[in-house]
Amino acid sequence: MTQDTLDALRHDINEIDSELLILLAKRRRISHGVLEYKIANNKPIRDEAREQALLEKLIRYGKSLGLDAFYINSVFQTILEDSVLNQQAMLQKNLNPDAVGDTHRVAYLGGQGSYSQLACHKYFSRRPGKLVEMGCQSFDQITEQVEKGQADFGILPIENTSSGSINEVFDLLQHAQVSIVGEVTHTVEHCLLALPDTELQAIEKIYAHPQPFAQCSRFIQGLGDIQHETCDSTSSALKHAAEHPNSAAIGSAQAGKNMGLEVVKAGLANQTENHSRFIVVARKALQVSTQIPTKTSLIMATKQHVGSLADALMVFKQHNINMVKLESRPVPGNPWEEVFYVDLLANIADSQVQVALEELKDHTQFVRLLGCYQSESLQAVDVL
Ligand SMILES: O=C(O)C(=O)C[C@]1(C(=O)O)C=C[C@@H](O)C=C1
Repeated sequence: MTQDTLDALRHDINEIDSELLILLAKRRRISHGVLEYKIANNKPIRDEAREQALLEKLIRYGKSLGLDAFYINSVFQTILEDSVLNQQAMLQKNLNPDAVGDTHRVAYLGGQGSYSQLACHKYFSRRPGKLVEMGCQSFDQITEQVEKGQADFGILPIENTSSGSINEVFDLLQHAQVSIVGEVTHTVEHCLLALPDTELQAIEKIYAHPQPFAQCSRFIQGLGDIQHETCDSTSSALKHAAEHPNSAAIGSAQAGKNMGLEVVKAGLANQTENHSRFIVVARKALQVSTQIPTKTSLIMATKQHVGSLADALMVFKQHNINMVKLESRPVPGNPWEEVFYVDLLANIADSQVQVALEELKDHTQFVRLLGCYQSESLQAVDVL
């Protein structure tokens, strides 16, 4: 095959890809029309039966064209997720016209290339407006910027599928005067990044934020006695690696590229599926439509007697409320006292949930609502 033939084939592929994009944009516009119907008729945004029927039909048709089911499923699950999350974000904007302005000033940890920056881009890509990014040095600084009104939103990592809960953030939420208004999950692909042509054997020191160190602990242990230095953020780790030959940082491949670093080794995380969940905080709580999946997060301190936690949790069961997270943390300054963080699949606009929260007061020393927000952890329909 000649270079000319290759160029012609690539030209054809480019044309098809452009047509696909035009069709995807058209599909999105049409789904906005469906949203108008759902708003007017108070219908839930997600229609899993429709998704199931759609996917089954597409898989049948795709197979007749020689495409395999796995491929069709993965492409259309992505399209459907985008459609649902976009409709939900538009609905939320309609419901809170004053809270979501045209400019979003967002405080997050680190700078260029930090995982928090990637999560910020992902979350706000569905929320049109000018993004003003405010990289911060610490989690405290993020909530402080929001509390003072210098940032409209803050992004905080809360849990990771490899390293678990991020305790520092849970502790911060005990006192910060902010409300959780959203969540976003982001797939984190940790790579070992170093200056071009650095061999793994030549690396003497690794820089990383404590979280990537924890999430890649098995890989790090396997390296023997290489030096480690923890940094405030992934962006500062990348900077160190760029300034010091024979050193490396843990970060995403894209972030490394932006700093002139190359991937020495990819896929470092202990778990192959390494996802982080971030919460989005603001000064004021948002109203959440009852047409979308919603989470409510709260902190509570139970009474100091036998069975008090069980009694408190029974309240959720009795009101048919699904609890999806329970985390205990010590109270700073009060040894052996615990507070519990609870995530519920619930909307506080629902009267049943309000009754449950009132009843909860009988079984607790205090309950503090941290926020009620659109849940972005969508469960894909199962067709394969
Ligand atoms: O058909 C609908 O109800 C839509 O909102 C459109 C659509 C889609 O994009 O195809 C999106 C969300 C629903 O869960 C199902 C399908």
